[in-house]
This record gives sequence, C-alpha cells and structure tokens, in this order.
Amino acid sequence: MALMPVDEALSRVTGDAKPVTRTETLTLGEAAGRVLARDLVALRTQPPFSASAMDGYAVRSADVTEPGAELELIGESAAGHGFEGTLRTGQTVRIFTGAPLPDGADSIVIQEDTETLEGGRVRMGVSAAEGKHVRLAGVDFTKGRAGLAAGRFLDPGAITLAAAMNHPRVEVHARPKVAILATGDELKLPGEELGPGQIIASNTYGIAAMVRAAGGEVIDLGIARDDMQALDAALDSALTQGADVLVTVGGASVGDHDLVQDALRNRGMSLDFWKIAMRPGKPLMSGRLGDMKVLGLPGNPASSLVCGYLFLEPLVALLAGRAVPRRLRKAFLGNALPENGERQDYMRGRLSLNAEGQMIASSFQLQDSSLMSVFADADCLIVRPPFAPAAHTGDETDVLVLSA
Ligand SMILES: Nc1nc2c(c(=O)[nH]1)N[C@H]1C(S)=C(S)[C@@H](COP(=O)(O)OP(=O)(O)OC[C@H]3O[C@@H](n4cnc5c(N)ncnc54)[C@H](O)[C@@H]3O)O[C@H]1N2
Ligand code: MOO
Repeated sequence: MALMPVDEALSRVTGDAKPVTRTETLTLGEAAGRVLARDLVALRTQPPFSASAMDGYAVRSADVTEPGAELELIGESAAGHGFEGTLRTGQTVRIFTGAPLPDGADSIVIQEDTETLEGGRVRMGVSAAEGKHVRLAGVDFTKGRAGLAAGRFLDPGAITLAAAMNHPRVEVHARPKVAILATGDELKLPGEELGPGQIIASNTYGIAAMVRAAGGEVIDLGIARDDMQALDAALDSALTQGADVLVTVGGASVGDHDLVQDALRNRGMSLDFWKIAMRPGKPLMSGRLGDMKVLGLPGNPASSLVCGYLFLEPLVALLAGRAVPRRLRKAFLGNALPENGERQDYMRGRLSLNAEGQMIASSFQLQDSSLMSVFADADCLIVRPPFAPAAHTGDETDVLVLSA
C-alpha cells in the first residue's frame, strides 16, 4: 500500500488544531510572546491633547503666511508642563517635542528656522502651514476602541501599545501543555553513568526546545523502559497532568521492542495514521487519546527532529494561537543530487549566498538519520519530492530554513 504523503499527514495532524481555551492573566512583562485571549480596548486617548512633534515655536499659521514674520514670545510649553494661556494674533510660545499645543496655535515652526530678537521677539524664517508638526489628539488611538484584537501575538510593538493604552495586565491563552516521553531500555539521562550498550536520550531535549520556542509548555516525562508497565505509567502521568499533546520518541517502528503504539491502543488511543512517505521519519504515528493529541516520533535523532519541525512545531504554534513559522523558501542547489524514491526526502544542508545574492543550499555527504553532529551543523533541510529525478548543481529547490 502506498504510504501517506507528507502534506496529507500534516493536515491530519494540524487540521483541527485551535488555540487552547484556558486563559491566564499576566503582567505585560510576562506576557511577551503570548497571544491575546480578548480584544484589548484603549483605556485612554493618545495623544490625549494635540502635541508638538518638534522643538520650536507654536504659532497661528495666519500670522506667518510668508517668511519674516516677527512674533511676541509670551511663554513656554514643555512635555508635562503645558502653556496655560491662549495664543493671540502676533504671539508665539516656545514649545518642545511632545508638549501640548497651546490654545489658539495651529502650527509649529522648528527652531532651526527661527531667530530670537531683542525684546522677547522671534523672527520666523519660513511660512507656517496649518497643522505642520502637530500631532492631533487621538491620532494614535482613542479611548473605548479596540487597539489590539483577540488572537494578536504579543510582540514588542503590541506590548508597547498595550502599555500605552494603560493595561498593566492582559488576558492571554495558556500555553499548550506538551508531554514528552523518551522510550527505550538503552537510554540514560545526560550526565548519567553509561553501561554497555547504553546511549544518552538526547533528542527529547531538542524536541523540548522546539516546543518551548513554538509557544508550548513542556511536561518532561523522562524515559520509559521498553515494557508495558513503564509505558502505561508514563501515559497516566501525561493524562493526569492534563497534557494537550503527548509526544513519544522511539519505539515507533516494527521491532519486537517497539511497544509504544500497543501501550497507547490499550489505553484507548484512536490511531489516525502510522507510517508516511517521508525520509527521515517514516514511522511517524498520529492519534488521539481522549482530549490529548498523540504524536509518535521515531527514535533516530534526525528523524525525530525533522518530524518535529514538520508536524510538532506547527501543531504547538496553532494550539498556542500563534502563526505557524514560515520556513519554506526557494534556493539553488550547491551540488548535484541523485533521483529520489517514494519518500519525500528532507536532506540536511547548509545555506550560503552566491555573488548575485542568491541562496545556495548544499547537502551534507552523510545523511544517516542517527547523525546528530550533521543535524547540528545543518541550517536547512533540502526538500526532495517523491520520485524527483536526479538534480543538477544550480537547479531550483525547496528548502526549509532551520535558523532564524
Ligand atoms: N525492519 C524495519 N526496521 C526499521 C524500519 C522499518 O520500516 N522496517 N524503519 C526504520 C526507520 S525509518 C526508523 S526512523 C527507525 C525508527 O525506529 P523507532 O522509532 O522504533 O526508534 P527506536 O528503535 O526506539 O530507536 C531508533 C534509534 O534511535 C535511538 N534513540 C531512541 N530514542 C532516542 C532518544 N531519545 N535520543 C537519542 N537517540 C534515541 C535508538 O537508540 C536507536 O539507535 O526504525 C528503523 N527500523
Ligand atoms: O525514516 Mo527513518 O526516520 O529513515 O531513519
């Protein structure tokens, strides 16, 4: 039977993913990188008064219709200390950036275009147009209007606006909880003593980093041995901690010790798919256990990380209410590649720019899915569609950019 194409697998994993409905109220300092759960209405108007955009002199434009007008200086308006009176014909007020425009004034002449004269008079070296260098009250935002909409990602610009609208705290979507479980008798934690045949459970750390960067909260379930009891206890833990997603790593293939799927089925998981037309990552599994989405990643480090970028990152981003990171770009091959088989291939590679500023993607010689050093050196994945013919240096290709 033909394996499921990557695109179909992706739409099955992410198709019904919606931001988690749990919310929390955070200070602005804590809320950066989160997603607004409700519209945020301005609690004030900005600027609250018409203000000067420059350092100079506030004038009535009708007094300064051509260069050379001489006006009487009657006071000063600074930010935080406005001029109390009203500007009358023939008068001017010294004014600074951000200061309230005095009543009667309708224009600013910047100080570089003026000359102070004897006897408290100022000569305007230019004419003054109505509204010039004036920021009208409410030009930025007005009280009672939604300045930021629900669903907005709180980047530095949005945080700044939320603060300016006078919100010390905001209600945001809770981070989706992603439980991560490494499986395998051979695995130990980093820093532990290794016995014969043992290796370090490494890729779960990369997966956890990916989850956090995509907006998720990690529940670290550690390592489960290859036995049903250990796996069952880990599943219990994921369920009782209210995980939105369970990610298992390893034990996904067809070996006698690949028990993860059996353990999940025993608990009532409905399997959506298992095995897809992808290299690395063929034994990817997707299912659902109650409200918890289950993603079974292969154990090989490159396989789990590639599957993570393709399926887990978009899933977590959508559950967090964020936009899915756009990693797909066009590049030109820096080396020839052989024809491809039935699985869509994601080859580890490096990007560079040629003399014309075009992006060049060159694949590493070694592509085995166990190689963490190669993955760490890679900053892109070169996408080879199923049955792609042999490609030449300079051919255009799709790449997924891994580095920002
Ligand atoms: N007869 C077949 N054998 C295999 C097939 C197949 O179709 N038929 N598929 C191969 C492919 S493709 C992959 S990918 C692997 C995936 O296997 P599993 O998901 O069952 O992974 P494991 O056997 O548990 O581990 C594979 C490899 O990765 C190491 N590992 C496991 N967990 C971790 C971890 N957390 N950190 C670092 N390394 C880990 C493990 O020790 C193994 O070396 O199956 C092929 N076999
Ligand atoms: O798909 Mo496996 O992930 O080729 O190594």
